[in-house]
Amino acid sequence: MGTTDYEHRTFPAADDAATRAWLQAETQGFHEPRLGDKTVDVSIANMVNDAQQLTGVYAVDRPAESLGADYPVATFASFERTLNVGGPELLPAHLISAVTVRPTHRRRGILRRMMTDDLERARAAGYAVAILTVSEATIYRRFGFGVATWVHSVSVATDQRFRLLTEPKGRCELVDARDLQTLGPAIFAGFHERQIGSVDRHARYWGRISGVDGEKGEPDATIRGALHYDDDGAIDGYVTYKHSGWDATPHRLEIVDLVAQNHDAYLGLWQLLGAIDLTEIVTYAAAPADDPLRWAVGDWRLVSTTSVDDWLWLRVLDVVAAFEARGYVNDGQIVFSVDDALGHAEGTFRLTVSGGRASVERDPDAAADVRLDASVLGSLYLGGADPVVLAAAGQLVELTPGAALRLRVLLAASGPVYGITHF
Ligand SMILES: CC(=O)SCCNC(=O)CCNC(=O)[C@H](O)C(C)(C)COP(=O)(O)OP(=O)(O)OC[C@H]1O[C@@H](n2cnc3c(N)ncnc32)[C@H](O)[C@@H]1OP(=O)(O)O
Repeated sequence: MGTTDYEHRTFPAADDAATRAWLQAETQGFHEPRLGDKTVDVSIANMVNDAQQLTGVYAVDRPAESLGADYPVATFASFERTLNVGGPELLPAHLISAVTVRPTHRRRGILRRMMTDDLERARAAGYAVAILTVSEATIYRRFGFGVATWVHSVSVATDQRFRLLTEPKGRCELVDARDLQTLGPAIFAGFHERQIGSVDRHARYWGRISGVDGEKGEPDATIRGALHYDDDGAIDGYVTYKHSGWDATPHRLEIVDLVAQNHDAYLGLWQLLGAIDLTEIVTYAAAPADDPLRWAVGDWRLVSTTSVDDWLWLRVLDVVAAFEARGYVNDGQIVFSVDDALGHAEGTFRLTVSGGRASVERDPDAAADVRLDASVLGSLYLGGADPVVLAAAGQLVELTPGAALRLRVLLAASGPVYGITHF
């Protein structure tokens, strides 16, 4: 069966039969249990809230016994959220999610067709970048996506050795975690507007992190919550967490979500977690790579990194718009040449930065200082990945000596590049 035996349909998420069937197919693609009616209702309300555009791919010829004609063999969703690129404005980004292809139809080019069509629509709609978070790190590079932010999974020993060297300002208080469904978005907004690499969250987050709509579609009563208040009594952070149960030793807490608008809130919430009795370890799967906690505790060895995980993958669709939107801390000029199999970022570009703002022009006749693939450009865009390291990895070719170092200076971000939104 070739790709011509499929019908590709793109439609807005709605409370209708097509969206219900699409959702069940997507759920199956990620090996999750078939959804009950209530969970489907909640999921569809969230997808409608996000204004998600869904693509379903339908087999034209199929055996009578196979899943129904309205049940797609492949799913793909896209929607808009802002990305903090360190510039004066949050950048509207094209988010891609829910990519699945049924095992009996895989490796026939269905993903390639869905992705290339979607990126063309996104470019035509004026998006400067497309972003996604991935199940496997082997799939999306070929489509021009590169790892742009990453996180550490940490295990923090919170036994009697745990103490902070400096007392953070403010205070913490336990709350009913379910209240975070309504309190969370405003606290997150304060984080999002300050944090380079942050992606605004989609609707599903608030039910999940508060336990109102748990991972399995039922309320998750194990989730607990706490708020951090600044010295003026304003809420500037929260954490939700759960206990691993008495059978797992050593006893541990797992952070479900931690959002801090400033360093005092971050360390204050950790101070609270470290003070919870009857637990010896706190785990967090989305800690910043440059974690201030490691420096804040009296014993460096309390914080163990168990893995370093790619988080946001970014694809530049419009080089001029993307690089003029981001922030800069150093002035300078460089010419870079991009190879892009899909064409969107292909070309030679002159980047000139003055006073924190950039102008970018396409200049086919200019002699490039560096040459790189579109996926590498995606990794460099936010300023998280280091051009010098990428040159050492053979992923960026220096055409003038020292150009990678010049690019590092020019693309340096004003702070750590990090995000805590998965989609
Ligand atoms: C943003 C997200 O939603 S991430 C979630 C991704 N989805 C999943 O992990 C669910 C399980 N996997 C799947 O549903 C499918 O296997 C998919 C979506 C990953 C791939 O779909 P397919 O239709 O088989 O991909 P398609 O045939 O278009 O392959 C395109 C290219 O990607 C390659 N490819 C596809 N899947 C993988 C993979 N898992 N690892 C490495 N390469 C892959 C193909 O070999 C092909 O390579 P080529 O460009 O050299 O020809």
